[in-house]
Amino acid sequence: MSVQEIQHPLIRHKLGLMRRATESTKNFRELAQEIGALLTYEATKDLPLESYSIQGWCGTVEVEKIAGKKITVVPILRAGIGMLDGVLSLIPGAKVSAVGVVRNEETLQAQTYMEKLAPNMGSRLALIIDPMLATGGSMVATIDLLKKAGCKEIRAMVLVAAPQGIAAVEQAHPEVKIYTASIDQGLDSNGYIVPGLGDAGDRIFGTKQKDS
Ligand SMILES: O=P(O)(O)OC[C@H]1O[C@H](OP(=O)(O)OP(=O)(O)O)[C@H](O)[C@@H]1O
Ligand SMILES: O=c1cc[nH]c(=O)[nH]1
Ligand SMILES: [Mg+2]
Repeated sequence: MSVQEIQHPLIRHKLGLMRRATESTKNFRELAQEIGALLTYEATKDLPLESYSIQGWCGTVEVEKIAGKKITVVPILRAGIGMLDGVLSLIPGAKVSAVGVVRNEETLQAQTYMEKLAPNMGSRLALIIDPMLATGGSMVATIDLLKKAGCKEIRAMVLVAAPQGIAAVEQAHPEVKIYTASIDQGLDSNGYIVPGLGDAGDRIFGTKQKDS
């Protein structure tokens, strides 16, 4: 596996804003989409191209298009939806394969509760999106599910990754490339990434309970 921590100044700046505990839901949401788009730019840098000819304004011109596999974007519900529009702003024609996985906050075990995949998964490059890679349980469960559906090429984009989550993916699925805005220090005793972002789903959807 390879993991790439993207050093682009725009990503570093936007992630810094997201880490502020008082950042509004509106801003947090917008920043997640924006970093989602910037990570997409990096994660698609090596896609193969093929040439073809068109009639331009002054005659025939050779242009290029992305060759090979079609892309399906795979948001891990619910928090992955928070990056989806950003990703689709750069790959507007991509099919979306939604996978519902929730982490049991007591046991930290991932539970899959829904899947609605695009057809012909075996002929697609799957781009998984989720803001948080913590223990890695949710990501590993999603990759397991995609492979069962026939997927052979899988990449993952996460806003923040813990070393434990990276190691878990590497052990279970060593060929999957991970693109992240930050490799953070680790996990706290509740399995939350430190310094992390807190509960990304709650911050994106505005569902954080005031007394928790
Ligand atoms: O690496 P892990 O230890 O599995 O933790 C990471 C997962 O936890 C969060 O989702 P959560 O289960 O809170 O669901 P939500 O998106 O519905 O909030 C996050 O969005 C990841 O999917
Ligand atoms: O830090 C974490 C870990 C799991 N899920 C989150 O939303 N944040
Ligand atoms: Mg959550």
